[in-house]
Amino acid sequence: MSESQLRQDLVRYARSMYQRGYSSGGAGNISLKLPDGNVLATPTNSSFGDLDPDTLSKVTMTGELLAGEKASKEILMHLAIYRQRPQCGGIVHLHSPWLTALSCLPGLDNENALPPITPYQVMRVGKLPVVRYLPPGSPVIAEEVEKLAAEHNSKLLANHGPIISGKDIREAVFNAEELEETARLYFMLKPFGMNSQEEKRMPEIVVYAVEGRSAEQKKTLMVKITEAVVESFGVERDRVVVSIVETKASEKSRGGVLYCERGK
Ligand SMILES: O=C(O)[C@@H](O)C(=O)COP(=O)(O)O
Repeated sequence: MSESQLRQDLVRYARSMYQRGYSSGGAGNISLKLPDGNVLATPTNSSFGDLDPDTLSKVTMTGELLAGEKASKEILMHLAIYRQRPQCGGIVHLHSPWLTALSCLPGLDNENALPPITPYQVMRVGKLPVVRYLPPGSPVIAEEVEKLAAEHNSKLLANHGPIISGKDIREAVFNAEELEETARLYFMLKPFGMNSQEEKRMPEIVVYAVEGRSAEQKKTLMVKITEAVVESFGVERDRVVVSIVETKASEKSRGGVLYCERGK
C-alpha cells in the first residue's frame, strides 16, 4: 500500500473512532509503520475527529521528525512497541471510557487487568498487563511498555488508558475496539459475577451408558474419573465436570441390534 493510501487510512480510522466516542478532544494517538521503515503518527494535541493526511507526523524509528507537525508526546512509547514487535504495523492508544475507567480501579491484577470473558477477546487481545502510573509522555512509560511489548499485544496504562497493536492499522483498531467492548462487558457483568473462558476450558467428561447401574456405581465412576483428570491434567478437583448420560436399552443399538435384544 502506498504512503498516501496509508495516510488516508489513518485519518479514516481515527475519525471513525472519534465519532463512536473512543476518543474525545485531543486524547489518544495512533501510528502506523510505513513501507520505507519510518513511522506515521498523529501530531501532538490533534483531534481524532479532524486530522489532515498531509500534516501527520512522519518520524524515524529513533523519533527524529522527517515531515509534518510535531509528533504525539507518546511517540517514544509507540517506537518502543515497534522495536519489540517487528510483526506489528499499527498502534492505537486511547482514553476510551470503559478502559480508562478500568485503569483507575483499585486492586487490579497487574498481570492481567481483565479476566478472559469471551473467546474473541482471548484471540485478539490476550492478557492485559498494567503499567504503573507515570505522567503522560514520560520517557519512563516507554521503557516500562517496552519491557512488556515483546510478550503482550495490549497494555493498560494505570489511570490513563490502553495501548494496543496489530499487524496493520486496521487490525490495531479492531483490537482496540474489541478491548474497549470487553471492558464494557466487564463492568456490565461485574455486579452479577461471570463465567470466564478459563472455567470454560476446564475439562468436562461425558459418559454414555445404557440405563441400569445403581446410583452408588455411578457415583463411584464419577469420583474415579474426577481423580484421574485431577492427576493427569493437574487441575483443581472443583473444576472437573463429569456427566453420565443414560439411554434406555431399547433406544441404543450396536451393529444395528438393539441393546435390549442383544444376547437373546
Ligand atoms: O494523556 C495524554 O496526554 C496522551 O497520552 C494523549 O493521549 C494525547 O497526547 P498527544 O498524542 O501528544 O496529543
